[in-house]
Amino acid sequence: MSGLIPSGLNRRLVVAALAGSAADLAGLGLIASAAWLITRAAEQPPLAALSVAIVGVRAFATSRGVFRYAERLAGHDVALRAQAATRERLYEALIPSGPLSHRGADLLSRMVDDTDAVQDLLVRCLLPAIAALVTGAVAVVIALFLLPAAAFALLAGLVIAGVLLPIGTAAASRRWSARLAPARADLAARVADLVHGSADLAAYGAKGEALAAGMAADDHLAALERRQSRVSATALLTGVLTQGLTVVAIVWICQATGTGSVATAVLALMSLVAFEPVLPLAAAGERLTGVLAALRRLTDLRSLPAAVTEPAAPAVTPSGPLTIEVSNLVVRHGEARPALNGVSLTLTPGRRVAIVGPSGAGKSTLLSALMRTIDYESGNITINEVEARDLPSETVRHLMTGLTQDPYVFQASFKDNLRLAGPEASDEGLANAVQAAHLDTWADRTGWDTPLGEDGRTLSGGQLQRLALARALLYNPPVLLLDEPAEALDEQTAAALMADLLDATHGRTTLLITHRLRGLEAVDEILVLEDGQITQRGTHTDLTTTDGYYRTLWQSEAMLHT
Ligand SMILES: Nc1ncnc2c1ncn2[C@@H]1O[C@H](COP(=O)(O)OP(=O)(O)OP(=O)(O)O)[C@@H](O)[C@H]1O
Repeated sequence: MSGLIPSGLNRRLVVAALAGSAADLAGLGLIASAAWLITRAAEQPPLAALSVAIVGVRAFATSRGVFRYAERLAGHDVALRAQAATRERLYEALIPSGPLSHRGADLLSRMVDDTDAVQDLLVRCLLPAIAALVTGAVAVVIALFLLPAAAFALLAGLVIAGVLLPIGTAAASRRWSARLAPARADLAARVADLVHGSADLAAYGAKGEALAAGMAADDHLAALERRQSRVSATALLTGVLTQGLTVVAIVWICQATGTGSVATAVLALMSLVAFEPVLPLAAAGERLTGVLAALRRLTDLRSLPAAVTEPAAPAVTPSGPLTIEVSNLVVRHGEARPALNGVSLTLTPGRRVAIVGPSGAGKSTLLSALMRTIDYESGNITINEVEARDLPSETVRHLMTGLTQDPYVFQASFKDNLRLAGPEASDEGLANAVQAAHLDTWADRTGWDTPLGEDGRTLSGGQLQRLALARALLYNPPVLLLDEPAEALDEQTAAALMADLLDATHGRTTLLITHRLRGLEAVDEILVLEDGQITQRGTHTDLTTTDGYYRTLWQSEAMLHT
């Protein structure tokens, strides 16, 4: 877990801890000097005898507010800086581990909720604990000077409220977390189903049942939370009772030992105030379990292995028209059998190559290997004879990139979604890309600054793919990679998109992955990938006149269109 809180913040942390301790000590001083002043004044001494105490009361009262303000300022400053730095480190650690879309929801919660834990650790646990420790220690030392027996009573009370009670609440919280976490996860999953699956639930009349299950999960969680809050309330009550009983015990000790009224008042009121920073530690102990679990999850996330090995001494980036040579490429996902087993192909400048094949054949894996989001086990990928492994993965993606299988639409305007691929692009550049992707009529009608909504829900499937294509064209990489651009589109929309896409990529070095064969007459070479191996290669005419996967698929597509 070490390293989650950046070391550069140590000085700010010390300032916050000092300010917090000073505020609590000023509170202690205020009550102690006020108690002394009131009881002493009752003895009607000369005014000069009270002047120091009067000044003390004023000074403590004023400085307490100032220190509290400084503590809030410094504490939140350091906590927010630590949280931001943790998030930044997390992003940096995640980039080398490749695309993480398969654990999107979990990752999102770690990014948001778990990094909040850093703030909680500092503001709600660490800084209050330091202030409580300093204030408690000072109060016990003062009491030692006044009446050692009272000091021991105070120490015992503070240890119960500040050490034993937080240990107890932390242990109880661990037990409750084990019961609450699955109940929360169950409710979250049911709410997600209700939100994302509302159309299907309504279509099949299953809404009532799903709602009832969601409400039952909600009731179960609420019942558990009620029981947990009873435990928290009991802890709070125990703390307050300890505070009260300690003060009563101190007063009793003072009377039993014949201590004067001034010292008794000072001891009793100072002890009462010494508990103020200590009592919140029970709640901090409860929170600490969740905070530590969140920090552990962040640490796990930070130690994800890198998806690809970056070169220690990168080669010179190839320039000019690029030729990509893939030879005997073997790629494996984990321990499984190879997803690509000896694939070879050549992409020469200006040529378009299409890859077709059944689902699971390894087409997307090939694109991932080319974009260096996954490492290859053996074989070679060279770019103008430079091995892709010898270039930083980011450089490879500058040279070869494009349309991914599941393009993401950001919650921003249409224009900003495009600018992702060309922050510096002129309006004319944007317009050209949009026109080439045949989205210009829609964009002009809907408005370039129209927000596209969460995950592009305001776009149809075809418009989404065209937006992704416009992005790829705007980025204009030397080698354009397109993964299933017409996937999940109806026949008519897919045919129109493929026609426009082939039109827009004319003369560009392109590798196109597709399930549909219509329009592939236009590409220079077609490779059939089956079970991780190239089983056929040639032009559309070659492959439709030879027995095999391509011809069979072509014939079944032709039957569908007649
Ligand atoms: N992240 C992964 N972890 C483990 N196995 C994977 C992973 N990604 C893909 N695979 C496996 O590798 C094989 C090739 O998958 P890939 O996605 O490359 O196929 P594809 O031809 O693109 O399929 P589709 O056309 O359905 O997208 C499949 O058996 C798949 O289950």
